[in-house]
Amino acid sequence: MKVVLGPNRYGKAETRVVRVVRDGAVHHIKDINVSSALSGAMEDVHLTGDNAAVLPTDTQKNTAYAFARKHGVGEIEDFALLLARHYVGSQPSIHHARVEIEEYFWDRIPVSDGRDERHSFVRSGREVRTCVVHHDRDGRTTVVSGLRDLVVLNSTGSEFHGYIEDEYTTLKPTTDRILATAVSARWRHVPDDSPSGGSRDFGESYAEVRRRLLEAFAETHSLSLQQTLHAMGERVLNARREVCEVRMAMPNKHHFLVDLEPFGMDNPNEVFYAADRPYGLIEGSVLADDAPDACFAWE
Ligand SMILES: O=c1[nH]c(=O)c2[nH]c(=O)[nH]c2[nH]1
Repeated sequence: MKVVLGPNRYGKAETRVVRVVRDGAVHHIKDINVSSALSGAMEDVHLTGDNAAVLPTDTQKNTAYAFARKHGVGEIEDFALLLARHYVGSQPSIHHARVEIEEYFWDRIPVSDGRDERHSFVRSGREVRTCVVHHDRDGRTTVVSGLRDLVVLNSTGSEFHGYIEDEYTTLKPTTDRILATAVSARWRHVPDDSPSGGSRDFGESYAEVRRRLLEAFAETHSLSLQQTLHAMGERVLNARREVCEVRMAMPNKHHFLVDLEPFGMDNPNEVFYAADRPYGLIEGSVLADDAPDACFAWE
């Protein structure tokens, strides 16, 4: 039997970069977590221990910091593109770069005179924004944006019935339940040169996709979380031409009605026990029928 080298990549995971922009006394915070993974002519480092083709992961960490200083950190997709193009463009041994970034939001702390404090922040309870960018030496580039931990709840407008009932089924059908989930969504941007064109303003695109996801969650009378998930993805595709595919994962955060009868009380859908596990996990994707090939976007 002959053993051959399989697919491989290497990089620095989770470089935490906090960039402060000082606009006079008013400060702005960008808080990101950068992971880079490089691949290419890496046979020797694996097979013989010759490191000549290797840009150290320590250098990748330093590059993230240096680029934050040199170029600033704007939209995370733009920063990821900058890094990915740099790695592939500057080192012949590096044929492919994957850069993943998470962004954590900070809100300004309001102070007692009603103004926002200019240099004090509280970590936001909002979702985490994400992106994954790939770039290779043939000039192919893919951008997937996303979010996770977008926690949402409908206190009515959700039913679940008509499902299979076998000898193990105990679930009671319901026409009025709480529907709650933590949305993880990722969406693939059409390539820059695609005929359907679209926004390259990743900030605006993110805000609009997030808005459509939330609107669809709120406005869909749900017969299942699967149906809600599909409606959310569909809403994004219909509204945003720069997006050609949406993939989502949504845990069903079950809320069970508490039995208050032992205490002589009724419970007309008012008091719930929020279970944390196990949870249903609903996953799905939607894509435009003319979506271009995904290439390595989801890798
Ligand atoms: O929206 C739902 N989808 C399911 O597939 C499912 N299964 C279940 O037990 N509860 C629910 N709810």
